[in-house]
Amino acid sequence: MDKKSPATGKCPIMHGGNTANGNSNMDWWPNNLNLDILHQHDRKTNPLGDDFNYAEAFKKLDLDAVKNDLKALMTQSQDWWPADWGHYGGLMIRMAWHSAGTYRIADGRGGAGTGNQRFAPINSWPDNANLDKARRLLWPIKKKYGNSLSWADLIILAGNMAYESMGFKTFGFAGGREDIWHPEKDTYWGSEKEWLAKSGSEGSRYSGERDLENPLAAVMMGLIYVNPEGVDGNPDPLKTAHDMRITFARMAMNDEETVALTAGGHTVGKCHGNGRAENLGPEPEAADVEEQGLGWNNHKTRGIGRDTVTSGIEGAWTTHPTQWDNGYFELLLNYDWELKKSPAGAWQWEPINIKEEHKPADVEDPSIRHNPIMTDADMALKMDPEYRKISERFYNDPAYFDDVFARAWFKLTHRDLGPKARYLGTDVPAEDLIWQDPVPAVSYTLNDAEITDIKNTILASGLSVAELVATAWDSARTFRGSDKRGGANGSRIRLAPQKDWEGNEPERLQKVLKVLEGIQAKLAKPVSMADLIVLAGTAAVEKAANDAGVNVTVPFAPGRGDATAEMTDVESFEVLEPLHDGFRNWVKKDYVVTPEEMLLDRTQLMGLTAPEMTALIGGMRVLGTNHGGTQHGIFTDRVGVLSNDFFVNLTDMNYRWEPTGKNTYNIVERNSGKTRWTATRVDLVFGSNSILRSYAEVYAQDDNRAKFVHDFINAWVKVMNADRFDLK
Ligand code: HEM
Repeated sequence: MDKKSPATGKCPIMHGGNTANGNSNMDWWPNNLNLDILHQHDRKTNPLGDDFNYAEAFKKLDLDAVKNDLKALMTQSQDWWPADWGHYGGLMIRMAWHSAGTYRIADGRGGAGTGNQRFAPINSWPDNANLDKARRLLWPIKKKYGNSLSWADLIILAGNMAYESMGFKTFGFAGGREDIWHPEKDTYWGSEKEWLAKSGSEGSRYSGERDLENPLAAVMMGLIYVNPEGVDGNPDPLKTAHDMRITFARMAMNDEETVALTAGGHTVGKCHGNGRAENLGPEPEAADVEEQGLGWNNHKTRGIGRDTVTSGIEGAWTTHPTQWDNGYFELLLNYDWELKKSPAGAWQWEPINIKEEHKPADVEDPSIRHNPIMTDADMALKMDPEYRKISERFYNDPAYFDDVFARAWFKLTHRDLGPKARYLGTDVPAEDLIWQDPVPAVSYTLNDAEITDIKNTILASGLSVAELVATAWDSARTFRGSDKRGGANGSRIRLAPQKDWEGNEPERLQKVLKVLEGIQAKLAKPVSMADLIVLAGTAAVEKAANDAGVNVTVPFAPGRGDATAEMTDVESFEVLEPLHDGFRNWVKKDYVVTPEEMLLDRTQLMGLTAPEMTALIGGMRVLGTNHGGTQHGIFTDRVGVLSNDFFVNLTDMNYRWEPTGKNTYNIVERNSGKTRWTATRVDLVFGSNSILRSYAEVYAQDDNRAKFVHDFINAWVKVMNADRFDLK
């Protein structure tokens, strides 16, 4: 227990609620499923309540007024945190970049989309030092515009306005980032036990020949990307270039974008290290209450203005750090640089024999001039042969540099917002960009009679319930709520690379697509394949429900478009490939996976709750959608009927479970010793985990047979429409 919470634990009389962490079930049984990741961000933690609709609120925002206020703020220096050279631009851009820069393509998590920079651990990462001040400077604007401008949007807009107020024309801005109210529970930031632990330390993210653990996209715990002083603090620009290439690629940035971003970022602002890091107080999350949420406060020496310590590196990159210009490449490429130590003791590169007029001024006194600096990452842009070529091109063609940087900055700050359908506001660029995974709009509508007709045609086509459900499921399951990519819209399951993924059972997929294409060709209206694939699954679910004696119409909303190969960045889709799927009871060949991953990761990314996950599993099993037709996990004699048999048989003590392999079991009748069905470990989790068993029991009850069918259908519709932002 720490000294700041005297009221809990030790007192012999007072024993209140369990207000501190430390004795949770996860501490006693760390290998248990962490179902908590499915129950975050619920209404109980949201002060704006259920009825609040951010998109509606944002529409009322006067975006031009906010932009003007932000531009004015940039040059209104506050005594409590003075602006360098009277301009907050550098600080605001670093805040925006660090909010977006946590994004990684492997799982789509991180990024600027949620305002998570306000919460631990990110608010207290060493790399985010003093960004608490940047957010606090924005508070008057946040307060003024209130609920119609989220912190997440404000942070990115502040970065854009910082650039605009320094003379750079940005590519555009889209709102639509809804704030969260507590930190994410599902995002894995690494296993190290210490901030900035070097590679090879306990829990290191590195193995082999500097192989960075997936999905991580930063080299150290508490950094956004690479170590500015060099790999593990040892300057060597070529080694740093290697780390940059990998970490930037992990957020889908190529070499050209990497050079543009780093150079464009460091064209303005400065590094702060003119003092002793030991004088800084604790980070925000550990600071005392009187610090009021701020951290890294220096109560020993001056510690602001020219005496600020942030990274420990000291100095600006360019001669005019509050102006957008070509000064970064001018100094980087035209001078030789040598290693020096900053006043705070950090490694930095300084120019040899620099002309006096090329030196940037002191942040407080224009009559004093200092050496510019480069971090090891900046030096990588000069020393790495590929980066160097790009740097020279940018130096020689500033207009080209401006264009590449504008696009890369827009991509950096908007990529995790998802498809264009989610963009809000008047500054959205008209141009479609390939990383937005564009999907063309459709112009037809379908009435109920037309939908029923198509469903009947599909059901009469000879395809089985399992084939139809599996195809619709596979087309929708790629959706991930993290960066809103994937999903059934666009019917990219017809295209490379998805059509060839092992998890999509290419043979079965082609068979189903061919039949559906035949049906499509005969329809009076130009119905998209994306709609037909979902409608086919929907028709099959409806039939299965009716066969179980529950008469329902499964809701279906047409309107999905078909993307083309030209609209699809094949490489960027590779990260969406499922390697396992608990619902389809399948693991890619040679892939090792725990039941936790099989169930929870995809469930969380698809935005489902634990009860929804349970209902879906129960349905997928009896509908016979197990991968490749394997019978594992189908504990019913009525395959294709949406019964609750999975739960009834799972909870029936007349059966016992006999291991037959590492993750496979026979379901044996206790009395006769006869094997009735086969199961996998994922199936058994629903009977063994105490929480999931409590849900399985609900669905096994006789009085809940119809409830099960309805719950399955609700969850199914949610998955099928997860990417329909046009409906939301
Ligand atoms: C290779 C990756 C990068 C590294 C290692 C790096 C490192 C650093 C360091 C050490 C600082 C000094 C922080 C301080 O002491 O105040 C800094 C500041 C800054 N960085 Fe980066 N950076 C990188 C990429 C970027 C990118 C991609 C951008 C934006 C597009 C950017 C924008 C900035 C800005 C504007 C500042 C100035 C902050 C201020 O004036 O207060 N950086 N960076």
